Amino acid sequence: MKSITPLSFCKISKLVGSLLGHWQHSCRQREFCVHEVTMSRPFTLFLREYAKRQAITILWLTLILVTTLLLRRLAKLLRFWIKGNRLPGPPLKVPLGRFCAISKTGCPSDFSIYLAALHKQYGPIVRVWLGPTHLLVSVNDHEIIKNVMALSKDRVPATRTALELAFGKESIFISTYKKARKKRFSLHRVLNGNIVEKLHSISIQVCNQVDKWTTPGLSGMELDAQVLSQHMVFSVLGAILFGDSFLVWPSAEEFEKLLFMISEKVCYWARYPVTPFWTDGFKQYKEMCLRAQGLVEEILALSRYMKDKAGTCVTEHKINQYYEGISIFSTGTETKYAEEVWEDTVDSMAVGQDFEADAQDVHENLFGTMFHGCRTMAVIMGCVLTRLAQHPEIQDKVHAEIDLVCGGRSPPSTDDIKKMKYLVAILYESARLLPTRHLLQRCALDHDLKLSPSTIIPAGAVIALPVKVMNMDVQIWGHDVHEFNPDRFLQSFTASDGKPLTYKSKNPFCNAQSPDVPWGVEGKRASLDGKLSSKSLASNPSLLLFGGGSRSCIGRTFAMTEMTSLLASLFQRYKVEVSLEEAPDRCNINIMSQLLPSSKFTLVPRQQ
Ligand code: HEM
Repeated sequence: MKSITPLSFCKISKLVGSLLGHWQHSCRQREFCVHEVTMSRPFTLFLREYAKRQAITILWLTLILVTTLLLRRLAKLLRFWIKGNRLPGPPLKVPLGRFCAISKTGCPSDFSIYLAALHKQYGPIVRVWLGPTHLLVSVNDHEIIKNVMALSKDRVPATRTALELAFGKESIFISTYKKARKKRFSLHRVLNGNIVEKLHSISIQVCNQVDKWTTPGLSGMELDAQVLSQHMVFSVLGAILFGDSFLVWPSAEEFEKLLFMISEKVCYWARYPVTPFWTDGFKQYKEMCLRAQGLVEEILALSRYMKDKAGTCVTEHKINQYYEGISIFSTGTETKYAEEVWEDTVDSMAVGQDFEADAQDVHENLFGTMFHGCRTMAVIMGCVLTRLAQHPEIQDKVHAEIDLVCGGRSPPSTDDIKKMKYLVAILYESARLLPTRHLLQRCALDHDLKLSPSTIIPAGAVIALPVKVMNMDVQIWGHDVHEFNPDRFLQSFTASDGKPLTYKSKNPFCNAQSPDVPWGVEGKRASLDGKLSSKSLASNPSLLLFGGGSRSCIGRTFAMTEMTSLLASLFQRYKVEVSLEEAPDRCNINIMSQLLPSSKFTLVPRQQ
């Protein structure tokens, strides 16, 4: 057996010592861990408890917030109901059923008839509940209407996809006043700027095109009043907004077709509370809108090119060169062109530094303006042509006025146009009988409308101004309200021997100070005085043709000048005659909607 040497003893004791040290260290470590575990459990529990309480607090706060909001909304709704119910009108359930029936027919004149009946029963202000949160207030007193137009600037913003597709989200026509204000101002400057001469010359240019239909062989050809007027107003408005190249633009025909097709469809699709994206009809409508926007870009690009490369004279040859030589439409640069054209075309629309519009906005607003302007003017012009074909005696007066004013000058000058009051009266009378809008809409979104201490229209209620009802009011227009009588817009006068003519107002709303008529009693002609103006015609508060107040039509002067110029140039050369095959039965005219039985007529050159 080996003896333990002092050296090995030393080694063993070192080893034992290190083992002991190691054991002690691991024990200390374990002790520490145990200690840590016993310390962290309440902390985690505390954290968990804390998070739970926080979540509950947040939930409570959310609940309180939502309840407060709901209560506030409910209180607002209650106030809305209380204020709404203070206004006279039928109880809630009756109009609801009635409205559903009306919206099914989709006919605005039905609703006008309904409102007219309510006004008879309840007076000049009537409220109709269209739903628990939808209140419509109709007003048919012209003094109150003036007040409403002055006080309420908004329209209920349209959120329907069908409208947005056609006009864009920010269109001037469907926005609140805050959004529309700057655009109104800019468009007003463009339309009422120095364009009267241009407008007049383009109108004459367009009227010359009608000659194509009256060349020998085609003379006496049956035309459609609506189609002819539509084409004329489309060409003039297009040339004003997009420049001369519009008149020779190869895609103009397609654009015209699309514009009027969209105008027929837009109301139909906007009636759906939930847009039926899945239907083929809606898909087609969407494609039409997109194509129309594409065409707006195309014409803007073309005008830009013509302005830069071809100077001011636009010829078909140059247009062809443009389409053949520069395929900008396939290179995707059209947007750039369009944006530049926007700057040029609508530069003057920019109000100071704060008006910034992107290309999309411009396209949509140009399309909206074309849409609204063409539709309204085409309807009125079409009616004038049809009515004059039906009333040859009135047409004779028009011819006489044109001959008298123009004195053989051909075509009529801009000064001549300003003197044609009888023609203007015809335009107003046609629009009175068949207004372009049956109802005007107003709304005060953020404040109640206090019309008198006892009459308060709550904020958010839709205020309807029933144009059709006003236009057919016997109290305002007399017992011949259903007759086509342009003289009602003019004042009759009698001349006593050698003395100046004295004027009598036929219409209680006409301003007796500014008569301006070439026709006297017994058809005697009065001398035409250049100082006289048509203000009395246009300022008749009962005729809501162009609306009024801060949302009135910006194109009023433009439209009247364009329509008078076109009609004067046309009637200087032609007579319109009722198409023999479809002679309209005058008794058949629908009393309320005044739908004309036939719009077919023939153009016969006048012998001068
Ligand atoms: C005979 C032709 C026209 C008629 C009967 C007509 C009628 C109207 C009516 C009733 C309104 C609504 C007014 C209101 O709510 O108080 C309106 C608005 C408007 N019109 Fe015309 N209009 C005609 C032509 C034009 C033309 C040619 C243009 C432009 C080129 C035009 C531009 C506008 C604009 C921009 C608005 C919207 C104003 C806004 O909402 O603030 N109108 N028009």
